Amino acid sequence: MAIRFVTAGESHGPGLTAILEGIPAGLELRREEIDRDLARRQLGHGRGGRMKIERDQVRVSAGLRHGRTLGSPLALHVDNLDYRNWEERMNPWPVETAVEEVHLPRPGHADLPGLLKYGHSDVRNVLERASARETAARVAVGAVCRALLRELGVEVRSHVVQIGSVRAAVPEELAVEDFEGVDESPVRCLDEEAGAAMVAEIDRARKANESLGGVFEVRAWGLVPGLGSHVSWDSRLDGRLAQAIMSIQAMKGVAIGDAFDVAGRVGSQAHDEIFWSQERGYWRATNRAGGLEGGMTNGEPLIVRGAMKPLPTLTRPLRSVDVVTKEPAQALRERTDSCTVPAAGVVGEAMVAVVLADAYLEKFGGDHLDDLRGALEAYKKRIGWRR
Ligand SMILES: Cc1cc2nc3c(=O)[nH]c(=O)nc-3n(C[C@H](O)[C@H](O)[C@H](O)COP(=O)(O)O)c2cc1C
Ligand SMILES: C=C(O[C@@H]1CC(C(=O)O)=C[C@@H](OP(=O)(O)O)[C@H]1O)C(=O)O
Repeated sequence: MAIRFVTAGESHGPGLTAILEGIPAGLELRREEIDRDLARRQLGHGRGGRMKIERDQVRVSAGLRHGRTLGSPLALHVDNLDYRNWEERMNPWPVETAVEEVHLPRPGHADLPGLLKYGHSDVRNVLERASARETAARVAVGAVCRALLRELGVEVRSHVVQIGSVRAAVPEELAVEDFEGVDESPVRCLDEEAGAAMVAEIDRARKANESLGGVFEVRAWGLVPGLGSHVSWDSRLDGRLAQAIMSIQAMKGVAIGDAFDVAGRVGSQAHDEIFWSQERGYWRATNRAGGLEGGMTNGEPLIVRGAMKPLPTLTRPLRSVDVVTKEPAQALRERTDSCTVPAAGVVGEAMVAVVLADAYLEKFGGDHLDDLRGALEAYKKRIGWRR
């Protein structure tokens, strides 16, 4: 891997940290751009009380000087403002007062398997790290990768295509410009009518003490053909994207292009025929493959979807067992979101940006941004790529 990152931090601990390694020197980063992505992740109808407490902003403590990357690891931090309400319960150091343990694992969370695996008696020792609060750190990392990709002519966007039973109409072709107002929609949906129905569905679910999942779609434009490779299982870009999307909390499925729909079609309706013209070079009339063939980009826009399960913490808790007494009990009742598909889409963008930035650096290398750009231009020239 050309890019590596690791995050650390608990949901109600002092904050989140990400170390990102592999970004070349000379890349300009703007704090407002990273913060904008962090703020976008906090939005969306269906969020709980926590988002009223947090104001996610990045702090950079390494790898950056006067707004340009040094080629050394970047250290990115996002504070948990809620920590001040949890200081006793989440202090990294021993505290005077006794802190009550949580013994009621929630179905659908990491609680029970994490407790067994790590030998804890307090479910909080698992749930704090399993929480998707961690995705704030990923979005900061993704914003850096997105800045790099922009220098290479690549743009990444997302939108919500389903919440609960409501599905949006999605045009076959979408351009970057079509996404301009997407963050103004309360559910980050491009189809206004479906968006309103999604809001109503979330309100209904919340009133009924229910939660909802759904599907988001990430698209990327400006990719050169040949990122990733067909030669080995772990170099295939489709697999790497699937892993990145699946690593987001509550994701249960990934679709590339027409994916599950294509499985039910005949071959002649499943692929993207190849054409060539003097002015465009190679082109396709359809993009059923979502921009990937043989584990490589083919030059068409990338289309990846993620399917999210309904959030597992419920305000009318599911049945569980007290891990100390082994008596039947109701699962822990924590403050919770009721639907976070819009936020998950922003995290999906970040993860796709990481995978694409990694694929560019793997293929074109370079310690300085100019080296990377130079290698990319040489490649485009060799393959006669005109876009
Ligand atoms: C942005 C985001 C916010 C989330 N918020 C909640 C939440 O408030 N309540 C909840 O039960 N699950 C929430 N989740 C999902 C859980 O973190 C996730 O289901 C859990 O960690 C178990 O992991 P798994 O679903 O991948 O198996 C959220 C997920 C994301 C991506
Ligand atoms: C904190 C975030 O999401 C959290 C993810 C989460 C979970 O179980 O995943 C549970 C909730 O935590 P809390 O109990 O503190 O409200 C969400 O708010 C965030 O997205 O920044």
